Amino acid sequence: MIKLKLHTLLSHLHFINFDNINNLEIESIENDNRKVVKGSLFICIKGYTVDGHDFAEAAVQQGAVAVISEKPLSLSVPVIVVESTKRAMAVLSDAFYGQPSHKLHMIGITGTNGKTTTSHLIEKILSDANQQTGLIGTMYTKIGAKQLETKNTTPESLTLQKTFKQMVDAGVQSTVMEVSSHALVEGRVHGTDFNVAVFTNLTQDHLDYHHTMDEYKRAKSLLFSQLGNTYHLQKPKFAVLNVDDEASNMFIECTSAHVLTYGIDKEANLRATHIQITAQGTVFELVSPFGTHQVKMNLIGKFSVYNALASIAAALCSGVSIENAIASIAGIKGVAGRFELVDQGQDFTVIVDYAHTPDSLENVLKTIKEFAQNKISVVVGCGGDRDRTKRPIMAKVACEYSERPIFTSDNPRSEDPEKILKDMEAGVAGKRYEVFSDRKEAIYHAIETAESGDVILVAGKGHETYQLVGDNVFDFDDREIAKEAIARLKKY
Ligand SMILES: CC(=O)N[C@H]1[C@@H](OP(=O)(O)OP(=O)(O)OC[C@H]2O[C@@H](n3ccc(=O)[nH]c3=O)[C@H](O)[C@@H]2O)O[C@H](CO)[C@@H](O)[C@@H]1O[C@H](C)C(=O)N[C@@H](C)C(=O)N[C@H](CCC(=O)O)C(=O)O
Ligand SMILES: Nc1ncnc2c1ncn2[C@@H]1O[C@H](COP(=O)(O)OP(=O)(O)OP(=O)(O)O)[C@@H](O)[C@H]1O
Ligand SMILES: N[C@H](CCC[C@H](N)C(=O)O)C(=O)O
Ligand SMILES: [Mg+2]
Repeated sequence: MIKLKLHTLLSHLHFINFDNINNLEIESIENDNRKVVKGSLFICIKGYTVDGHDFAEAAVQQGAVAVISEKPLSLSVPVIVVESTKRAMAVLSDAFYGQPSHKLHMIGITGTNGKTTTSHLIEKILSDANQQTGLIGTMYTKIGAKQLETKNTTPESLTLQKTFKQMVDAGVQSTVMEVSSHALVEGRVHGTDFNVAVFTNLTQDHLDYHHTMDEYKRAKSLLFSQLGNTYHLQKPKFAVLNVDDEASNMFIECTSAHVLTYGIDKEANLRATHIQITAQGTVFELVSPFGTHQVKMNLIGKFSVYNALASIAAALCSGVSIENAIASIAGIKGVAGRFELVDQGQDFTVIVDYAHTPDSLENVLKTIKEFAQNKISVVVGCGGDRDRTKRPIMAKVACEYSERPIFTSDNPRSEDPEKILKDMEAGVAGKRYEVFSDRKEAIYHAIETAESGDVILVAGKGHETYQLVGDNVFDFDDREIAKEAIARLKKY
């Protein structure tokens, strides 16, 4: 239990007048009035949906002893007015929890695709090297073996700093986390002291939020510019960059950290050559300052080679030898919902994958094309209330790389599923495709009509175990539905 004099805490905010708080002590920081307890400091956040300032009074009634606000509020407790409460929340959370990220070896991963996969690869390498690890990302937060649910890929600063503190208390030494572009723009990682920042790639997604690819690139660049501008021999900072993606040029410019590059097509510090991809796995030669090593892994496809290179580079920046990193990669079976096979003994292949961007869909389909012996079917939809401009492009990719594209729904959220499907269809006029707005029907149809040697890709939801329709959260797991459909064939 932390107890801190509010005066001491607020000294971390400079040029703020807080003479009116006397000897107050605070026992927690909250930005949601529903979590406030006696002794809390309540921070009002102006959100995209509601304004936290409107809940300040309720927070005080529940026991908040002081409030941080962006405007004067007439309350019975001290109100400290700051210019940006989001910024203040990052500063105060870091201070309240004792700057926990400084006590951890912090690895942050940004990029459009591959963050979850790469974070799991790095975590495996580090835990094989006997480091106590923590992980924060799309699927969950892990503190050692304990898993906690996450709402966002990268939580806001208060939750994040609290999580780091829990990690420190649990003996975690290294934390691997996905850093979304939203998080960088929203300042969710302000104050997080990263040691290693990894970039996977930049392709189209999230234009509903960032508007242009340039803005999106600028958002990603923040992870690299925020690494700092000092050199410490004992605590060096590293930027791990994919040279085959031109965005890396900008990131090299905006970071003063040591740069370690990786790539396939261009010259790099860590370069993969002689890549052989089969349905069972991938083999390549890794050329690095440590010599040439053969890497064998169960992960499939060129995109998996990039993820492996990024992970090995991050491991090198974390004190693991190249040999040990390669051995760990060899031991990885896969990451849930990423190119995950549904194998019930059927004579066709079913793959569930989280591809929900044009680039990831294209990569996965190209990889399948390399080993498919018969037709490729793809069941794919596009999320509602998310980047609409990617819908026709994803449909086009599906038609280009598969013989049997089947369009369906993927978390329509507040949108009309039929309207989302129309947006997809706008990209494929004159092409052959089928439409089943009910995702279960779409998967059943693909499986019922499969022939021997076919490959069916069920794309977009990966590890997800729900379908979001309106405000409802329905149980839905592509892997389970596919198993059900295969069982109904009564042959297996
Ligand atoms: C657009 C966006 O980033 N929204 C995030 C934001 O929500 P918001 O601004 O709508 O919050 P709000 O509901 O208006 O609430 C404002 C304030 O009032 C407070 N409040 C609210 C209600 C109440 O009764 N009492 C109260 O005190 C809230 O605690 C909050 O402090 O703050 C929430 C809490 O931190 C986030 O969960 C939420 O992410 C939503 C769910 C979301 O979908 N975000 C996406 C766009 C996102 O961030 N995605 C990225 C990338 C994913 C990837 O591709 O990997 C991610 O990192 O997840
Ligand atoms: N390096 C890569 N380049 C391109 N596509 C990739 C790469 N790695 C994985 N993919 C594809 O992208 C999908 C999502 O991968 P992953 O979950 O690792 O990415 P992510 O960046 O965490 O995504 P999100 O931002 O949605 O959490 C995978 O299922 C696969 O189809
Ligand atoms: N992290 C991704 C998840 C997309 C997954 C897909 N199933 C969808 O709902 O669009 C996003 O926020 O865009
Ligand atoms: Mg992710």
